[in-house]
Amino acid sequence: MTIQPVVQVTGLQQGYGQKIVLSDIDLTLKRGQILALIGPSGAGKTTLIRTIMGMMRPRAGQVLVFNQAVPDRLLLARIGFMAQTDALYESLTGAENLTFFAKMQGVGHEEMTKQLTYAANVVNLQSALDQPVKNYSGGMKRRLSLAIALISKPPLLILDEPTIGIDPELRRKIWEELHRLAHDQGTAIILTTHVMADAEEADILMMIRNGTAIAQGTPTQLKADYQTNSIEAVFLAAGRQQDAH
Ligand SMILES: Nc1ncnc2c1ncn2[C@@H]1O[C@H](COP(=O)(O)OP(=O)(O)OP(=O)(O)O)[C@@H](O)[C@H]1O
Repeated sequence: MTIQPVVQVTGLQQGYGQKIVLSDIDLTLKRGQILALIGPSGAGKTTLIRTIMGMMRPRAGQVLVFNQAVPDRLLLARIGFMAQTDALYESLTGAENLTFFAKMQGVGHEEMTKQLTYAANVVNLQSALDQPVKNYSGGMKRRLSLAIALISKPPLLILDEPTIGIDPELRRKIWEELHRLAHDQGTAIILTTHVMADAEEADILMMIRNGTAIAQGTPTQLKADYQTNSIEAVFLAAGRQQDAH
């Protein structure tokens, strides 16, 4: 029996109005893998994530999530999503926000306390859960958004810049949890980042520049292919190759 990939993108082209933002994107994400999309601001990372979520219909090509073509509303229950801009209820407390989104994602009454404690603990927000979100700092709001994405333990996590505004110690703890989810529970994870250190943590990297994938592979493989010992150097070399074409 062949195991279907969690996400399969083939020949994707995407854009806004007349503007083409992504071309010829192919990617396969399997159960238990962490994929980092890295690239400069405006490269098209969020657009790719939005397309995989089914928020934008592919202009050309195909996007399958759990073997279903997107958009498919039923898929949303299986995806934990952290958007780049926090969509939180400011007048509700952190705990109330978590409970609301957990219910929407089908977390049952009996699991609620356990899941809420788990998600708040991953992002160190336990002591702030009773405060209204309007009193939270920007970093606390990002952390709450990440906790919301994690709360139902979905089989696919899609995280848009999850480590922005997060201090190094907490960043380490979040990465440990993402590795545990992927490697112990088989969660498939896609995240975007500008930070090369985050890229090193992923199993697979897709470097996006000017809307195309300029390099793709495991961090070790990419460093070997470009004969360098840093992901940043791979990115710069792949960018130069793109400019030369
Ligand atoms: N709603 C929109 N309408 C028109 N153009 C858009 C829209 N959203 C994004 N774009 C354009 O699409 C391109 C890719 O944007 P996108 O947000 O996907 O980049 P990104 O790699 O996620 O950037 P960042 O790292 O800054 O979040 C940019 O040129 C951007 O201006």
